[in-house]
Amino acid sequence: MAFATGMIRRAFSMSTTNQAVKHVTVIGGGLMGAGIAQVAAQTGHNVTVVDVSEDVLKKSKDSIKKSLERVAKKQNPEDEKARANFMTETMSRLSMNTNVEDVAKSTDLVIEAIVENLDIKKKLFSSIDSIAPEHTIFASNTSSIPIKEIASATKRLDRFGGLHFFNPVPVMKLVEVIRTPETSDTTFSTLAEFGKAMGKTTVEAKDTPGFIVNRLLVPYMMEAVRMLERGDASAKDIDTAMKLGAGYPMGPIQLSDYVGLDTCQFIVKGWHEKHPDNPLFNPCPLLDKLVSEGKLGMKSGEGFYKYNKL
Ligand SMILES: CCCCCCCC(=O)CC(=O)SCCNC(=O)CCNC(=O)[C@H](O)C(C)(C)COP(=O)(O)OP(=O)(O)OC[C@H]1O[C@@H](n2cnc3c(N)ncnc32)[C@H](O)[C@@H]1OP(=O)(O)O
Ligand SMILES: NC(=O)C1=CN([C@@H]2O[C@H](COP(=O)(O)OP(=O)(O)OC[C@H]3O[C@@H](n4cnc5c(N)ncnc54)[C@H](O)[C@@H]3O)[C@@H](O)[C@H]2O)C=CC1
Repeated sequence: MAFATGMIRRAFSMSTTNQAVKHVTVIGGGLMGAGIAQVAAQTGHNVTVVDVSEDVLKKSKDSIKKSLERVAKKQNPEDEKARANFMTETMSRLSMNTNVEDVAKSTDLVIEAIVENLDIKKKLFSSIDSIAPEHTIFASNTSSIPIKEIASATKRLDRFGGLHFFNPVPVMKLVEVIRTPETSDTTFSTLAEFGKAMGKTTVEAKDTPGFIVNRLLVPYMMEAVRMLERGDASAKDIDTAMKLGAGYPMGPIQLSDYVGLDTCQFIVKGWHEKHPDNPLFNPCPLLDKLVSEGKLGMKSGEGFYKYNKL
């Protein structure tokens, strides 16, 4: 089989060294799940995406296809055949399913990327714990919930860890690999190897609030929303200031819309409840108001800014 670019060849050879994980189940086909599934398939893994309805899965597949076309165009701007091969190869490794129990019966790694809610995540993992094979590793892509609390819904504490990806997954080069005190060395190294096989740089993080990146990023983003709430500066000026004055690719207000305001709200609410004395985690009424109005950011067409519907 001839692969058109060095990049695809490299991605393939990386995956063949990662014997432990051949089939990946990504639960949640939203913003993050779609990105994780795309990159896993791109790097030679067989992937099944699970979500609650056929309709959501169709949207997820369409968004993966669109993003893959961008990657293909970048890799092979001049070679239409290579682009077509890349698309066919990658899409052939990807399947969609609404029945999580069926998929969990035969998979090496489950990556959960559903709504940021502890009870819902626990319910999900508890429903597949007795179905999944012994060797299967469970991982959560949670932004803010302790991995240990999610893992407590299962009997495989040694085969449970965190794999925290960043949005947009096809572009962001980092994966945080999180271990709880119970995560075994084998599980940790399998997760780290898998992250590398996906072409990412991995860092090891303890199971502390926000791990590394979000512990620093969330207070920064919420301070920006509070600044806007006080009327100290406009959204546009805050964003321009941080882009041009601090070299960030996106300002904090735009980034909140990009991440999803419901996800931001869940994070801040959860941390405030657990750490009420920490003013960095205080709720933001403006954020709550937008979410209650269904303004969830880019994904809903409006947040702090308005967007053309995708
Ligand atoms: C309240 C607390 C809340 C905390 C929430 C925490 C959430 C988490 O748990 C953790 C997170 O993910 S935090 C978010 C981390 N992400 C960021 O900070 C993204 C910041 N933005 C960027 O990097 C660029 O604006 C970005 C890359 C997005 C876009 O770049 P540009 O503005 O330059 O736009 P483009 O020129 O369109 O893109 C640049 C290159 O990237 C390629 N690309 C973009 N999106 C893609 C996608 N979805 N799929 C495939 N490729 C994609 C694009 O093709 C382009 O490539 P080149 O042509 O080679 O430059
Ligand atoms: N949005 C972001 O920038 C980042 C989010 N995360 C985390 O990733 C997770 C997912 O976030 P997003 O992709 O942004 O959310 P999203 O809202 O875009 O997608 C969540 C998906 O999960 C599905 N879902 C909900 N309950 C389900 C269940 N029981 N079984 C199967 N599917 C179910 C929904 O239908 C939806 O398609 C969250 O834990 C979030 O904190 C992590 C890194 C970055």
